[in-house]
Amino acid sequence: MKPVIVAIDVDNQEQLTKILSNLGQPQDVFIKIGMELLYHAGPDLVKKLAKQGYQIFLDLKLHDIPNTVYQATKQLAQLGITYTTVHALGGSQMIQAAKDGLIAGTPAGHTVPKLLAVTELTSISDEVLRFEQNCALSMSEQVMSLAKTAKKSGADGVICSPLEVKELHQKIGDDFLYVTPGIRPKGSAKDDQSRVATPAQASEWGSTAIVVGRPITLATDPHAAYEAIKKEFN
Ligand SMILES: O=c1ccn([C@@H]2O[C@H](COP(=O)(O)O)[C@@H](O)[C@H]2O)c(=O)[nH]1
Repeated sequence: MKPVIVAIDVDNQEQLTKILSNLGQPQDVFIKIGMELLYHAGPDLVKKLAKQGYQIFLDLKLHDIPNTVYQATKQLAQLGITYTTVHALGGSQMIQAAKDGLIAGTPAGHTVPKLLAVTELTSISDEVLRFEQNCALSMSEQVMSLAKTAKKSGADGVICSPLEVKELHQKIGDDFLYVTPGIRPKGSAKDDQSRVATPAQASEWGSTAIVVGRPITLATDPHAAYEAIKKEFN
């Protein structure tokens, strides 16, 4: 079963508990914790959820000088997480430092968390890429370029839109993780996302895992929404 990673973008324990109660047994559930919840509750909550059996994608999108990122990922590696993120725009040395920090910080006998490099955020449109980031490449060229840098620098995969995954598989290979947010079931609101696709499209184009937040957490029936998205993706 390919993972549907649920983004728990909340800032309090009560909402967290309520969402988790809709998802199932911890061992069967993959959640994404981002800045909002981490800054509210701290790393002990991450450790606690990992101990309960949840697989955790800790999405902090680090982007700093290599030494700072190394020291940060060395700490993150001690939390029992499965995935974490850096921005690929931080460059090859920073990505390599992030990976080294994860390896150095992982306690003996434990699995090193996988490092995912964010290419272009799924909220970024072609227009923003061209006129605000002043990038001369098309979106697909820019994502490809960042993914190549990520792979050669030791990342285990990338974060991108499902729209880019098919070409990435062809040119970067199948031995790399393609984790895709920007998922919107047919008929649901785009919110602040730009490069979106349905769970079925993400599956068809080869996403390794999808990340889904509001279409599940804000649904009238979050359990039914989660089950429907799992079914559509698998
Ligand atoms: O490019 C990116 C990188 C990360 N995200 C994160 O995924 C979820 C998506 O939430 P939705 O409510 O399904 O839009 C969110 O936590 C983002 O921080 C992303 O959307 N795009």
